[in-house]
Amino acid sequence: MGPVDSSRIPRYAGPATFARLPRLDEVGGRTDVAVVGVPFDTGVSYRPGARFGGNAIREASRLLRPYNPAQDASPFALAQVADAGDIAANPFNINEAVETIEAAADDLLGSGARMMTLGGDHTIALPLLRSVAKKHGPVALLHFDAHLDTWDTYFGAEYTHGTPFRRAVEEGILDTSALSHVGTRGPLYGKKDLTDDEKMGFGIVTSADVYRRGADEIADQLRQRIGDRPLYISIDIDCLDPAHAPGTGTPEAGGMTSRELLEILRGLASCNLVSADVVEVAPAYDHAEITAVAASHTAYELTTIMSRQIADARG
Ligand SMILES: N=C(N)NCCCC(=O)O
Ligand SMILES: [Zn+2]
Ligand SMILES: [Zn+2]
Repeated sequence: MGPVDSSRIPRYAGPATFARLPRLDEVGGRTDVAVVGVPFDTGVSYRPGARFGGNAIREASRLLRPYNPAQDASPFALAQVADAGDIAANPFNINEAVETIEAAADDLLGSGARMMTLGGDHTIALPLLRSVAKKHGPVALLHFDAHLDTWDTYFGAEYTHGTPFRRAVEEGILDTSALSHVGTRGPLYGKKDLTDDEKMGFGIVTSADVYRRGADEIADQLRQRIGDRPLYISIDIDCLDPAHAPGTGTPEAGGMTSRELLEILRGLASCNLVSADVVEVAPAYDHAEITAVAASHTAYELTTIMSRQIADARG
């Protein structure tokens, strides 16, 4: 079952699901790719508001069309893609929220679906990775972000949007031979942030590297590092320059363009993408849906990669 036909029903009509796709209950409760929202932002260190990100992305995704020329694929015809609604994470208790997200992800992945998660702040990547690792073992991670998100604690708190990937390395749920940050930039607390990060196994492609070397060369390098390992892609929308994504909680100047991000993703189409997230969209700081549109197209490329692989595996 595919999306609503926008040549017959105006695309601005009716409640928003991602890309006007059916809800999970409308496809009998099973899907190949589940688009799921996680309206949670209790882990942020600066501007709040990413709890509204998932629905902003859904609204902006009304304009997506069914054929993706950049990947020569119709993602919603190749596989069932459905909107699985939101995970009801407790906004007053981060530990409980992390448990709830992990349990909901266990259910979706257990049903055979891959997840395309719409955040929420970056805290949510930890329970999602835990669940993915239960199914696939330690996964390769491609992390697009201005920030490292491998810091240790804030105010003594372990689960925050600046710390998910340090926790994930500590828990042994990442394949430390294939970890990369892309789009990194901006001031740090000290040089130790970088040496700690390197010890955890991460390689860094800065936003300046992307600008200097170009999207194709970067995608080639990343593809070689990832190989055929199960891959999780986590995209903090603040990997983009604030000109391309003003609607986010911790913006940093000098970021990638949305074109660069989309082109790098297209260059990874042959990777074994098991699940992905797009996080940190905070619509209160957005203008004309600039950020939400970029995020919706990002999720569309990721969904296309997953759908193509599902169709290829079926033969
Ligand atoms: N994950 C995001 N977006 N930001 C982390 C920033 C952590 C800090 O305030 O230093
Ligand atoms: Zn960030
Ligand atoms: Zn982040």
